[in-house]
Amino acid sequence: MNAISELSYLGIVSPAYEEWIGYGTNVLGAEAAPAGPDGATRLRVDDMGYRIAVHPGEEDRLGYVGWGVANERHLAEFVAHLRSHGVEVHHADEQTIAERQAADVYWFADPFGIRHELAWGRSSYPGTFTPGRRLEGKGFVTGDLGLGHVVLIVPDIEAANAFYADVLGFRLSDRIISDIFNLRFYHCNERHHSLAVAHIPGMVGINHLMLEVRDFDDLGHCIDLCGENDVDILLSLGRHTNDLMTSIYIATPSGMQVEYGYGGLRVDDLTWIARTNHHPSIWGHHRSERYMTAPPGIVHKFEGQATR
Ligand SMILES: Cc1ccc(O)c(O)c1CC[C@@H]1C(=O)CC[C@]2(C)C(=O)CC[C@@H]12
Ligand SMILES: [Fe+2]
Repeated sequence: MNAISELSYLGIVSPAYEEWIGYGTNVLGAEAAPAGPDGATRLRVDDMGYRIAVHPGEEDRLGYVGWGVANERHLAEFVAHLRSHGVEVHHADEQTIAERQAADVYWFADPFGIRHELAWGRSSYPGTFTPGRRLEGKGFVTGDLGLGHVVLIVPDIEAANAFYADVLGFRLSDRIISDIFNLRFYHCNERHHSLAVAHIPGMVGINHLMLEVRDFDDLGHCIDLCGENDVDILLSLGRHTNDLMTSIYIATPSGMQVEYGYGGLRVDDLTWIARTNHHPSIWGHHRSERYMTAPPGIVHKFEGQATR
């Protein structure tokens, strides 16, 4: 089945949109791209025109998760597939398509009201990425693996699985289940997960965006730069059980978090078998004092029932 190929971009709305320029360049090592038509801060992490947009707005809000589809034919077939499953898919207007620097964009709301976009043919400028600060490895692991991953907070993980796996076609990588956690991880390419969902009753939103650096030292530099730039490290250096990523979780100017990681696992669909882990990490990822008072991402109360 023609389906989603990558996490292509992420859009949030935040009154702190201007802070993302310094944060994005000095701490993350992203490159500031020219602002969007609404003044949105745009960040590049590779040769794509931009990957992260932070739109001005009154309150922190998850704007949209942008998924990349291989080409126009796959997009048309995938939209038809979604509609045949009763998903209300909308064609984006000209202005939105131009803003996303895409050839074409469709969008729909998931059962919890999160806006997902489907795009093909986004603009790329090979050889132009210039990191905002020293990056030993010259950048991030993207390309065919997409931007990174997002972890969404959902109020009903069964309804989430029914939609993301059975309708959107994400393949289950594995689960993490303990007395306090219930998480599912999904892939759409060789990256271990481009999407994960964490069950938090009555809540919906985004917990983090993961960016993977090419060189381990760039994760080390990020730790140093968090200290120098007063950015809270919410979870200490640690290594995940499932994707074997070594990472830290850091605060952003907008409530959501960034997981800054190195060395994530690649999966091969021909041989991959979904497992259940009972711990999130092999070692580390210890909560800092600030973790306790920090928001669990950009989250809102979810009232009512999932719409599917
Ligand atoms: C467990 C795990 C494996 C790989 C990842 O890339 C990844 O982000 C995670 C999840 C981290 C984190 C956690 O384990 C505790 C519960 C958390 C805070 C959530 O509620 C969402 C993210 C979760
Ligand atoms: Fe993650």
